[in-house]
Amino acid sequence: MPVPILLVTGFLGAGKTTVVNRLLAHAEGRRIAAVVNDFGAINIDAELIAGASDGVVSLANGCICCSLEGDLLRTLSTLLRRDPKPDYIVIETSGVADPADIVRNLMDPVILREAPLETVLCVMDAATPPSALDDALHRSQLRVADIVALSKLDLADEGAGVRMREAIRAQRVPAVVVDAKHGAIPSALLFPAHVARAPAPRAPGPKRPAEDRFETLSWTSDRPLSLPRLQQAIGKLAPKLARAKGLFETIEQPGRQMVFQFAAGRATLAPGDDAPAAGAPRARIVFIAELGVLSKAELDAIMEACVAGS
Ligand SMILES: Nc1nc2c(ncn2[C@@H]2O[C@H](COP(=O)(O)OP(=O)(O)OP(=O)(O)O)[C@@H](O)[C@H]2O)c(=O)[nH]1
Repeated sequence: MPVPILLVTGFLGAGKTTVVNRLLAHAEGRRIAAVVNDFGAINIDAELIAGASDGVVSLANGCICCSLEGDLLRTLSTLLRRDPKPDYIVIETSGVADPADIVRNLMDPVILREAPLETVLCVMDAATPPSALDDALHRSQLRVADIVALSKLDLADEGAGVRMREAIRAQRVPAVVVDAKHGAIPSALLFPAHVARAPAPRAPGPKRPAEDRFETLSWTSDRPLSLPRLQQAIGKLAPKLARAKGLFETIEQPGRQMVFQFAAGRATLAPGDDAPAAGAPRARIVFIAELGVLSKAELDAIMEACVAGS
């Protein structure tokens, strides 16, 4: 039996991990393997994904649409040799990935026969300004989608969902558009019951390496962070950031791992489910910015001011 692949795409911070976590939590007995790609050197997403019934494979420090394409195919081959095989494979791309390139790679004859790409899901922040859909990366992520899931409707104003649906239609995207409140999407949409049919032909566009546009900067520390100082630091960095996420302890609550998220200009901090990983630095944060906008020296200077004793 072929193992269908669900490819989850969407811009930086759109809500992909939230969707993947939700569907893993509602696997209803299906054996699901998750492959997670973080653009940065530290794969925060793999730590934020809980409960993949068939394990989480983490691919970090590059993008599976460009520099890690071989790693993706090798990972899929390994998953397909598992006994028992997974029922489904979910691939979460990084937010800078051009899924057209991944779709092209998944057309590898062996992978196509054994693990056909069944569904491409694009997660889209409902509050994204419609004009942003003209951006080449957004367009590419939408164009290959079978389903577009509108996320963060709870944070957007009332008309956002309707506006976004119109903007998607204006891009002539043939996908089904659904609401995904806190990542919830009917699993029947994502995992069709019968997968014997051949996957629909897909037309990937021209190759556009994501790594030409964004860069990722990692910052780690062996000391906990001061929350008020972190707030100041993020205030300074925010105009330059496309995305940031991290795990760290704070001076205010030592021994407790906090999950930091910065997406679409909004920063959040929440207690993590897990204790800090043994041997890991006490603070690990990944920052993503357009190329040349933020230097490592500037980032380090701002972030070092957040740790105790500085
Ligand atoms: N309020 C609200 N927050 C959401 C929703 N979906 C996602 N978020 C939040 O948005 C932030 C980014 O979500 P992620 O799921 O990590 O986004 P992502 O697309 O995986 O991010 P990258 O992989 O870094 O591109 C997190 O703080 C989530 O908790 C939603 O429907 N409502």
